[in-house]
This record gives sequence, C-alpha cells and structure tokens, in this order.
Amino acid sequence: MYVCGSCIDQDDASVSSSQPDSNGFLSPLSLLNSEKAVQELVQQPPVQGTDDHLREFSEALRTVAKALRRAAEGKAAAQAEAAEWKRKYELERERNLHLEYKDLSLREHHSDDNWIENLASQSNEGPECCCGNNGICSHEVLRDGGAKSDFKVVQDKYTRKASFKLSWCCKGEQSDQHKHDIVSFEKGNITTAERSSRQISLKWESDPQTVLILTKPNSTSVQILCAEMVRWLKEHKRMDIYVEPRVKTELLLESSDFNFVYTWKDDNEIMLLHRKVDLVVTLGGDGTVLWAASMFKGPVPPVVPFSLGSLGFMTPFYSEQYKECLDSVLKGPISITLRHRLMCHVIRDAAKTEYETEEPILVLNEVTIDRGISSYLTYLECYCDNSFVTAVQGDGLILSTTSGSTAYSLAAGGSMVHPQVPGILFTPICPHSLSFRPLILPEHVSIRVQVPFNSRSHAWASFDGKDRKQLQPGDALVCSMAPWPVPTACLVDSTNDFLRSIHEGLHWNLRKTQSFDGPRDS
Ligand SMILES: NC(=O)c1ccc[n+]([C@@H]2O[C@H](COP(=O)([O-])OP(=O)(O)OC[C@H]3O[C@@H](n4cnc5c(N)ncnc54)[C@H](O)[C@@H]3O)[C@@H](O)[C@H]2O)c1
Ligand SMILES: Nc1ncnc2c1ncn2[C@@H]1O[C@H](COP(=O)(O)OP(=O)(O)OP(=O)(O)O)[C@@H](O)[C@H]1O
Repeated sequence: MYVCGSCIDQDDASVSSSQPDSNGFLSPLSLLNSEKAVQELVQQPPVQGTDDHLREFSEALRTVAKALRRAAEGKAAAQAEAAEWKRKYELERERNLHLEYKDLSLREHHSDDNWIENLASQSNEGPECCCGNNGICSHEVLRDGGAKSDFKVVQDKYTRKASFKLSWCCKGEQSDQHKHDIVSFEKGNITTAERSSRQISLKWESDPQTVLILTKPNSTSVQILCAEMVRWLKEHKRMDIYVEPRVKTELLLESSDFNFVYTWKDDNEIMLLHRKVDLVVTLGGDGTVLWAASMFKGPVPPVVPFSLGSLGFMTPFYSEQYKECLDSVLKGPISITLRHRLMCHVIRDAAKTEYETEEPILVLNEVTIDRGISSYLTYLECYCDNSFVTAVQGDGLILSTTSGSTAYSLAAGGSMVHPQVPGILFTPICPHSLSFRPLILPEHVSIRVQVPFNSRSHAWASFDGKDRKQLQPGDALVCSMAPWPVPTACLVDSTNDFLRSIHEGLHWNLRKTQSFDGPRDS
C-alpha cells in the first residue's frame, strides 16, 4: 500500500483527535472517525517515489484501524449486554409491582372469590415455589384505573391471566426432569447427558380466559371464519376476545352483536397485550404468524396458527376443524415449538452516543442485508463475536433463525434446520465467489455486519421481509438470539409437524421409487 505524504499531514489531525480521555479510554465516536480517516488514508492511490517508510507506516495504520474496529465491536457487545440487563431490571420491577399489587388486593378483598384466595397462595409461594424446580410458569395479574377504551374496560375489573406450566417430555413421556446441564465434568471425565426428547409440553394451571385473534387482511374466507370463531369462543367458552381495530370494524359492520369484542387504540396498549392475552390465534398463512410475532416486542403468549394461506409452514392447524382444535388446546396439555427470534440493532455511524441507537427489532424468520435497488455488489464485513468471519461480495446476506431456514434462506441455498435447533444461519445471497458455502453458527454468538466506509453503495436491512432500513457506509447491524421465543402450538409435535411441512409444503426429495426389476448386485 502506497500513501501520499501530503495525505498523512492532512489526516494526521483526525487520527490524533482520537486521544484517550482522562480515564485513558478512546471515545467510540472518535474511534470511528479515526477509523474512517485511516480507511480513507490507506485507500489513497499510489504515488510514485514513495519509500519503504511510508509503506511501513501504512501497514501500521492498518493495524490501528483493526484495533479501532475491535473497540467499536466491543461497544456494540456492551450495548447488547446493557439491553439484557435493562430487560432483567424491568422483569424484576414488574415482578415487584405484581407482588405489591397482590398484597394490596388481598388487603382490600380478603373475603373475595376463590381466585383471590388462589392468588394469595401463589403470592405466598412466589414464582419459584409454585413451579417447583422444574418447568417454567407464567402468572400475571393486572389492574388498572380509568376506563375509556375497550382495553381499559377489561382492565377495570380484576383480570387474571391464565397460568401454565411448561415441561420437557422424555422419550414420549411427560417428565419434570428437564436437563439444564448437557455436559458434565465430574471426576475429570467429560460426558454428555443422556439424550432425551426436547419436546416441550404446555399444561394450563388455570383456564385460559382471553384470546387474541389475528387475521390476514382482505380475505373473505378469513373474515367469515373469524366471525364464526369469535361467536363460538364467546358462547361456548365464555372467553374475552381481542381483535385488531380493523377486524372489530368489520365484525360490527356484519352485526352490532359483536360489540363484546375488545380492541386497542394505540401502540402503548399493544405493548401491554402480552400481560392480558392467554392465547393468540392466527388465521392466515406464515405471514400472519410473522405479523403476530412482530406485535410482541417481549414475551409472546402461546400461538395457535390456523392455515388459511397457500404454503403454511408454521400453520399446522386445519381451519375446518377449528372447534376440535381449540377445544383440545384450551384443555391442554399441548406440544409446543419454541421458535427462537433474533434481536437486531442498527448501529449508526452518525449516532453521537449509544443512547441514540435505534430500538431493537425482533425477527422470527430472518434479517436480510442486501443491495436494494443499487446495481453495485454489496460489500459487507462480517464479524462473529470479535472474530472476522468474511466479507460478503454479492447481492447480500441473510441471518436467519432455524424457523426461517425454510423461507428466504432456503431459496438462497441454506440448509433446512429443525426449528427447535438453536442456531443462527449465515446464508449469502448470490455471492460472487465459487466457495462461499452457507454457515450455521451457535446460538450464543453476536454477529455484526458492517457496511465499510469504502463500500461503493448503501445497503438495506429488512426484517422478516418488512421495514426496510438503509445502512450507510459506517453503519452496522448487530444481531444475537433474543430472549423471547415464539411458542407455537403443534398439531402432533415439533418434529412431526416440521417433517410434514417439508414433505407437503415443499415436496422435499420427492422422486419416483426405482423399480424392483432390472440389473442388481449378484
Ligand atoms: N426468494 C424468496 O424465497 C423470498 C424472498 C423474499 C422474502 N421471502 C420470505 O418471505 C417472508 C415474509 O413472508 P410473508 O408471508 O410476509 O411474505 P409473502 O407473502 O411474500 O410470502 C413469502 C412466502 O414465504 C413463505 N414463508 C414465510 N415464512 C416461512 C417459513 N418460516 N418457512 C417456510 N416458508 C415461509 C410464505 O408461506 C410465503 O409463501 C420473509 O421472512 C422471507 O423469508 C422469501
Ligand atoms: N393482521 C395483519 N395485518 C396486516 N398485515 C398482515 C396481517 N396478517 C398478515 N399480514 C400480511 O399479509 C401478507 C400475507 O399474509 P399470509 O402470508 O398470512 O397469507 P398468504 O400469503 O395467503 O399465505 P402463504 O404465506 O401461506 O402463502 C403478509 O405479508 C403478512 O405480513
């Protein structure tokens, strides 16, 4: 690499601007500015007559650039960790508020109904006691004041969210003995735990009372089924039913009898839905399941997906048999697939502080970084934790969950992976290279995709095929496994449902069987 002497003088200022602060640390902004300066510097065209000193100097600058990038990655990792601590803090705060409320309601209503007594015993036990050491439980109690919207009308009375318990099934049998430790180091020997089915079973501990029905828009068959299902759930199951504002309008146009249906007014109310809803029903295709998942930015209630689309990889329930299906789901226990999601942060080069980082986006299928309408190759530098993975030169890159492995990633040549396998698929889109095979990375890593300063064009990130965001040179996308999976109910179990989907949906490995007669080994 040849460097022009005058450039060094000119850029020296920006390099020296990244001086350590009084604590001895470099600020992230100055790091990135310096990195940019170094990038520009090392890309200057060669000038004749430069000597070996300059060459050495440019190599040294390269090393500095690498160190600066590592520092920027450290910042991204710290931000992800901070987000995780913030989540833990909010959970803890919510739990404390919850306990405070129970205490209050017990004092106010000590002679009230049975369920209040139940609450009292739950409150005494605490979440750990009620679940024992095995399984995972969910308990929520809500209360709210003022009553204007449907949402608040329901919150006016004390509403109890149904609790359930999750457990692992061992070799077809229910067992509370799930194994957290898969590797043992006892007595210096490394052994892996006995292989067991990791099928998860959900058992209601109290009856589910509130259901949210989400529907594919502009479909008459979906609209008809939705009205029928709403009526049946109200009349036969006495459930509280939430629908989207659009659907409530459609139902009321059909009949004013549907005024018992609840909806919400704004995004703030949507943010609270997970605390009220026991069950989500989707009527549509895979896109409606993605839509349902995108409504929950945190924990997601169990989802029962009915198939009213064309492919339906994630929608195993037959809509014609909705009564039997819902009967058995409401009774439980049911097998569920815990579908992992990816949490994606767009980190802008222009952000002055880490607080300007945009809200994270959760995806159930994948995040795609592509060239959008640009006719140039995308050039993306990819890092896994702090290690350089590769530079993508092609149409783009897909970072997919295992649930998304049968969607866009499959079309780009990625493997199909059972949705219960925890991992992140790293699949290039039309790479201009003969040897760029797709990768599957472990679930605990953080992946950073950087649009370098010397990229010829912008890149575009899209999330489950929606919400396109432009990434400028210097911007990055960091993604890691989210702590909130999407639990979807299975028709049989997660393996059976997955295999049925690839056979029926994709006609996987369909071939006429070879005839018996003909040449064979003697
Ligand atoms: N070339 C491609 O295959 C391609 C291109 C763009 C987007 N997509 C996929 O479409 C998804 C968005 O779905 P949509 O319904 O909102 O858009 P859409 O209506 O364009 O449907 C895309 C198709 O992908 C199928 N699909 C979605 N998720 C799937 C999954 N997990 N497994 C198997 N098939 C799945 C759907 O059933 C549908 O047939 C994106 O997340 C992306 O995976 C695929
Ligand atoms: N409740 C909703 N509100 C707004 N848009 C929705 C909603 N449900 C689904 N969509 C969108 O409608 C589109 C089509 O939905 P969906 O994929 O469920 O139906 P489909 O295309 O007929 O089925 P399939 O994906 O099986 O072919 C998707 O892009 C999805 O994001």
